[in-house]
Amino acid sequence: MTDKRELALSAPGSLSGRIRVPGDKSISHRSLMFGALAVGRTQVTGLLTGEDVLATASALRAMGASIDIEDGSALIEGVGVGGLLQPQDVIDLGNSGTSARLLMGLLATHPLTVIMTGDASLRKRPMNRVIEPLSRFGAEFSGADGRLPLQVRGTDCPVPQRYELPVASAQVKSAVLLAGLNTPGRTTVVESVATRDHTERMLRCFGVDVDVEQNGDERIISVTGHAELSPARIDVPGDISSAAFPLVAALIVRGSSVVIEHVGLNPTRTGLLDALSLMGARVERSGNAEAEGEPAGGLTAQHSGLVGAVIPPDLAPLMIDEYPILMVAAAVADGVTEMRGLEELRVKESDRLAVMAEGLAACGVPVELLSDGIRITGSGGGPIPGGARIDAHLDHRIAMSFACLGLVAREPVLVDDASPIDTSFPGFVQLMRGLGCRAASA
Ligand SMILES: O=C(O)C1=C[C@@H](OP(=O)(O)O)[C@@H](O)[C@H](O)C1
Ligand SMILES: C=C(OP(=O)(O)O)C(=O)O
Repeated sequence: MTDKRELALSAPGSLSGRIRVPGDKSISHRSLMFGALAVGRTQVTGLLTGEDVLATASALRAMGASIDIEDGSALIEGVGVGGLLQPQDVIDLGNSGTSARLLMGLLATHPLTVIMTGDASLRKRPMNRVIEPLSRFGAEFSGADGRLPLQVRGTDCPVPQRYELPVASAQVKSAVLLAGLNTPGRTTVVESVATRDHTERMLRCFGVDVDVEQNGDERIISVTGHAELSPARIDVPGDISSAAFPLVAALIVRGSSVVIEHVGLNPTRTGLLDALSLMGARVERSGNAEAEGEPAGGLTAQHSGLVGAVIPPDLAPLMIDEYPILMVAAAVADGVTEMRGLEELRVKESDRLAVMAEGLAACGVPVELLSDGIRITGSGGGPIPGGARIDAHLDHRIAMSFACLGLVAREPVLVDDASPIDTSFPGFVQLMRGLGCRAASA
């Protein structure tokens, strides 16, 4: 990551414009990983070139794949399932949980020994959630306390698994399915609540037979190894998790109207739109959410008199990364907004529940931190006091959320370090300036 940079955003007037946001991070990681496992040349357009995705690219190159990235496009020459090579050095995944956990899945069933590490944030995050199922395939892991740095020793005679997810996590689901690709027989993951399904959708684009059975609320997902992946052409839509920031900015700054084009609208990712609609947000979407592959469309957001709401906990897996910015919307709504079922927020790049509660309180927003959620009393549309310096804790979403809170604050909200934003949203400050924000950075 680059050197620390402070950031404060303000809005001298309304925000307006027609924009695109960078490519979806989850889809970008997977396009590189699956391209690296295919035999032949995969072409990706719209790739996110944020630091997290570049960390995945470097790791895959170190294991033999050829990946050329230029202007948001990637050309990948894959090595085939089973063809990953022994890297010569430690693999550093920077700030990226998705890279670490999905690559552990791949490595678990390749007979390689790899040491993985990451930055101070990633080294705090729990890896036991993938170590546990991947050990059942026969892989061995050593490291302190289930955290990075750790050594992965993949197995050369993996045993296929049926695994019931104990936590709603697309990263765990994907790690197990990826381990299954180089395992003879059928590997099955059972999820009791749906999580983002980019892995299932994209494996099909690479010609893998992915079987998905719906049994009541359960989704039962199976792959058969040893799978052969054929190269594919992947167009990555804009990231709805990034679009969330200019979208909420438009909703909270008076007189604003912003159009965001070509955003991913996969129904397993659009929980934020449902939550905002409960709060009275004026957001229109266009495009077909049921389309094959990855559905995409446009979003138009207009300043809205938001009202407090109880956000149903079952939206959590469908918008897990969007809670920090939803909390910003709640800070200016009329009345109380309650969000629960958010235990997973505590194990992201930071403890997002605690960090948001502390930062909102420092900005004069009345908050009550709950063990699994938060209650926020909004200003009823008027400005919040602000006047605080926020520790972003190496967390891009915390940095962007408080930068957006500054748009509706009487006194500046200064984010101590905006550099983590480049992990998922390179060009964020420039894009917000283009909409009419003023940015003070140092
Ligand atoms: O699979 C993915 O690409 C992701 C899954 C989510 O994590 P969990 O699986 O831990 O919920 C999300 O928070 C992360 O930003 C990306
Ligand atoms: C949690 C996130 O990503 P990751 O788990 O890949 O670090 C995120 O982008 O908000």
